[in-house]
Amino acid sequence: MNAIDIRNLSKTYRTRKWGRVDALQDLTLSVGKGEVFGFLGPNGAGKSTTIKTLMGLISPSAGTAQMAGVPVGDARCRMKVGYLPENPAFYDFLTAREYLRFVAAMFGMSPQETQAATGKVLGLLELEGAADRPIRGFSKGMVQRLGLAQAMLHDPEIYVLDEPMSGLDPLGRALVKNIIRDLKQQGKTVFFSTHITADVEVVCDRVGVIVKGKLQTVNAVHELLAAGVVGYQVQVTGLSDFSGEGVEVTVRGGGILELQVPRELLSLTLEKLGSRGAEITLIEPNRQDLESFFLEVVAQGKK
Ligand SMILES: Nc1ncnc2c1ncn2[C@@H]1O[C@H](COP(=O)(O)OP(=O)(O)OP(=O)(O)O)[C@@H](O)[C@H]1O
Repeated sequence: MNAIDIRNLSKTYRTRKWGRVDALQDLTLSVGKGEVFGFLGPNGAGKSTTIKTLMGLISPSAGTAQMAGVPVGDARCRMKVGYLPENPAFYDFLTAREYLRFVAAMFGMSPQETQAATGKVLGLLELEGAADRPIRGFSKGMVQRLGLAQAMLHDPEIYVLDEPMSGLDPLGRALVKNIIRDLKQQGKTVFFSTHITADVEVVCDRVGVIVKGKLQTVNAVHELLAAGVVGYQVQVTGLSDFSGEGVEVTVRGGGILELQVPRELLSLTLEKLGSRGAEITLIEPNRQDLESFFLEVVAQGKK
């Protein structure tokens, strides 16, 4: 059984002012148990609409979705899922600890479970120092971290996170990425939306790109990265010079020659270097990052 199963989901918003907005069109997508899935798309692509539908906060115009085998919108489904909304807003007269106690009560946790889980998530999200301060005095990044803390509190199987890295400084982003990696190690499923490819590159198993409400592609991140190898940087010692068609050569200090070798010329160049007695000290791929892939897919999707 998949952790998340979305079948032919569509959502049309109807407003007096704007008329009809087809925010989501025939989305079909599955996320396996234990998988980290990045849902990547530009602003207005339909990411939050998908996530709100998964959380039962809006009803689809057509199609169905299940999480952990339970139809979305069913309370049993909500029990199995940790949800971080796009712009978390809490009862800000409460302290962080009081708010987490309230969330724990909603999930029917015992006082012992609540105390242990609250301490744990406050520690993980580095909020212990602020735990007894009212949320109204929290910075944007602290509110975002509290949002993730409340999503983790009941130790769910599945996480649905709407832009979990948004509003965080580099330290906060690193913290959240580490938490997502840890969740994966524990066998949890994470589905998160983002428009930042670097976030996908380091934590996701697969990525789906959505543009204008339509899913464009779904790919394994490691395959995209492997396909994105455009050439290699090769460093050698023991040669004062080297020339080869298509190969750029730079002389570095310490008797090192650095070669930029196109992907298709690597074997031939290594053979030539070997036959001239060079010692190869480094071979590193030059990758096209996910950003270029994303921009290409978005450009195609907007046509
Ligand atoms: N309540 C609503 N009423 C009318 N249109 C809406 C509503 N909510 C979203 N939309 C429209 O639906 C489309 C998809 O919006 P959605 O918020 O799902 O995109 P998103 O990918 O999450 O964008 P972002 O990255 O900017 O958060 C947009 O055109 C948006 O303007």
